[in-house]
Amino acid sequence: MDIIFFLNEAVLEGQHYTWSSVLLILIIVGCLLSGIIHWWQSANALCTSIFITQVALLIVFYIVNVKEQASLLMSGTLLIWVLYLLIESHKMAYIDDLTQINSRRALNEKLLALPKNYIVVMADIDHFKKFNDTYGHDMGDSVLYRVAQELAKVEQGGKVFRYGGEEFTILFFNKQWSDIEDSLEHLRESVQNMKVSVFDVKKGTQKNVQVTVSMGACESQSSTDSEQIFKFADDALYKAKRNGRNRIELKK
Ligand SMILES: Nc1nc2c(ncn2[C@@H]2O[C@H](COP(=O)(O)OP(=O)(O)OP(=O)(O)O)[C@@H](O)[C@H]2O)c(=O)[nH]1
Repeated sequence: MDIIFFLNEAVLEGQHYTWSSVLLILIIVGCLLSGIIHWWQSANALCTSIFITQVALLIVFYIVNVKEQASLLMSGTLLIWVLYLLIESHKMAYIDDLTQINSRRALNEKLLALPKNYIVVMADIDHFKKFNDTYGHDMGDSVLYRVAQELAKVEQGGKVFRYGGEEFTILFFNKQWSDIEDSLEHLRESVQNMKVSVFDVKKGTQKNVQVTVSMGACESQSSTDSEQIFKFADDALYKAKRNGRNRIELKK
């Protein structure tokens, strides 16, 4: 039995999916093709063309009367499509489409099983309305993606979710404020240091602009009610905004 791998990697610049791969595995028994397994990172035109190729092969097998091969290929294809639909529906529910980080639904599920000690951090991009108004909604989307990806690098076991709009939630389990304070500062700085290049309409050239986030945090000791903890973290976030933005406040 021979197994042949084809790896096709394409970079989709300017899109939220930074890369897309397709792996084709042709399983050849003797000199007969007995199955095709394919895997992809994100559904796109390439996947469609692979599916069409499979269907075409299926038809060819029937025409040349290699029924055994055709039925094997058909079962393989059906199995792959069922798996694909399962993976995609899971992704649609739990991964935010724009930012590719955990969705609000994923956050809601995490909140159903909170440990005794946890910390909620709410993070919000500063002056984002002005950014959208100045550089356009598409550029705003791209900044949202980049900020989310930067926040997702959080250390100390933090988990990042898109809460909604330009707001994110970071959850830390079984940590004290003193354990995570430095990591959050580091995260805030890394967003501030991101190189964001925008088009200056007046000058007709590219220029770099700074994007910052404000954060508000609350430890679980402040209340037995998780909704209240979120409210306190939100209050701390608005304190950070009032105190000049690009800073972190902890609910005392
Ligand atoms: N591009 C883009 N913009 C979004 C998205 N979701 C929310 N926004 C925008 O985010 C902006 C939020 O604006 P505000 O709530 O006024 O806050 P802000 O301008 O960031 O000001 P501060 O929070 O006070 O610093 C609004 O203009 C929304 O349209 C999105 O998915 N994409």
